Amino acid sequence: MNSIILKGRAKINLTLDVVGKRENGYHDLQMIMQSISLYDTLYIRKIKAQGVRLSSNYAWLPTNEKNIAYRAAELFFEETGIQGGVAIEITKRIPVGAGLAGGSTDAAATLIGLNKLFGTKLTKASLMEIGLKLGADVPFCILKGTALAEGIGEELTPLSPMPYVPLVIVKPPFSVSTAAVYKNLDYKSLEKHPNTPQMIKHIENGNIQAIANEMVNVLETVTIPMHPVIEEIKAKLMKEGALGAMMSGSGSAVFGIFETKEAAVRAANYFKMNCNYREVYITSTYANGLNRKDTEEK
Ligand SMILES: C[C@@](CO)(OP(=O)(O)O)[C@H](O)COP(=O)(O)OP(=O)(O)OC[C@H]1O[C@@H](n2ccc(N)nc2=O)[C@H](O)[C@@H]1O
Ligand SMILES: Nc1ncnc2c1ncn2[C@@H]1O[C@H](COP(=O)(O)OP(=O)(O)O)[C@@H](O)[C@H]1O
Repeated sequence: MNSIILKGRAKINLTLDVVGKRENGYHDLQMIMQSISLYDTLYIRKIKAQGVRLSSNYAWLPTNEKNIAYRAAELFFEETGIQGGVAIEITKRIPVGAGLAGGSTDAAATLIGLNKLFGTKLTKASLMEIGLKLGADVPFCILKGTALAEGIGEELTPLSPMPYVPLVIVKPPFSVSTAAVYKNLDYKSLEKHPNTPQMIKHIENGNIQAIANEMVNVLETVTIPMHPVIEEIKAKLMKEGALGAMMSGSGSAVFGIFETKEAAVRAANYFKMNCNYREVYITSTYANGLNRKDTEEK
């Protein structure tokens, strides 16, 4: 095998709670993560030269070690002792700095892809362990599906799949730095926390309206005062028929859960035509391993 094409799926957080802070500044979390159908494509091929070459459809995206997929490939070679070379072409569709794990999922796809390309047969668990060295969200992006994430985001418990729901994602024209949001969070003063066990029950029961009602993300208390337009987008999504709307991760993207694809399309059109937002996506939840394959080997 000389090349491979992979899909790196984005994620949303159905709940996000901060329950502690560690000495190294990282926060202890309890959150429910959900893969969505929106994806970046990675085309990875072996090259004769040693090392990593990276390119993407966004001219401004770093192509050196500042790109997390580049670092993932370097780390793979380091961990396996393989002296190889690869070219990675990323077609980005996931908005950047949006709280949708766009970078983390590219890193996850790179590790999965190189494991296949070089026949290293690392288990999913070992790939997730390597992934954690790159970022707290990377292990989930390797696992995919619906999961409870604890620790700093790496202690994952798979949950029963969230039912299929259409989603509309609106990303306002600015990005948010995850590090800055956590830095400005005083988790001890949080007044409202999600009820995570209750959310798990709603997911098990497949009750979409109950899931929508139960969504809470404590990072909104930091990001929304910085960018009040996020609250406006949430309100507009609800007015346009969403069953529930919330900011994903540390922001800036907001997602709305809809009952039907038609309702999602109507709401997305409203945002595109009346609000002048250019980054509006119609997508859906993604259940891991069900009928769809995220890799194509050549
Ligand atoms: C908020 C979340 C929710 O899913 O997602 P995003 O908004 O990034 O998508 C995650 O916790 C983000 O995960 P990820 O983006 O992989 O984080 P990392 O690169 O490891 O860390 C970025 C910065 O966030 C802070 N950080 C991250 C994770 C964590 N549990 N506590 C933290 O305090 C640290 O200051 C770190 O320097
Ligand atoms: N492959 C990549 N895709 C997207 N962003 C990347 C990538 N590699 C590095 N970055 C950098 O990571 C930052 C935010 O990444 P992203 O993962 O999109 O945000 P979030 O963690 O909010 O989902 C940006 O500053 C971007 O330049």
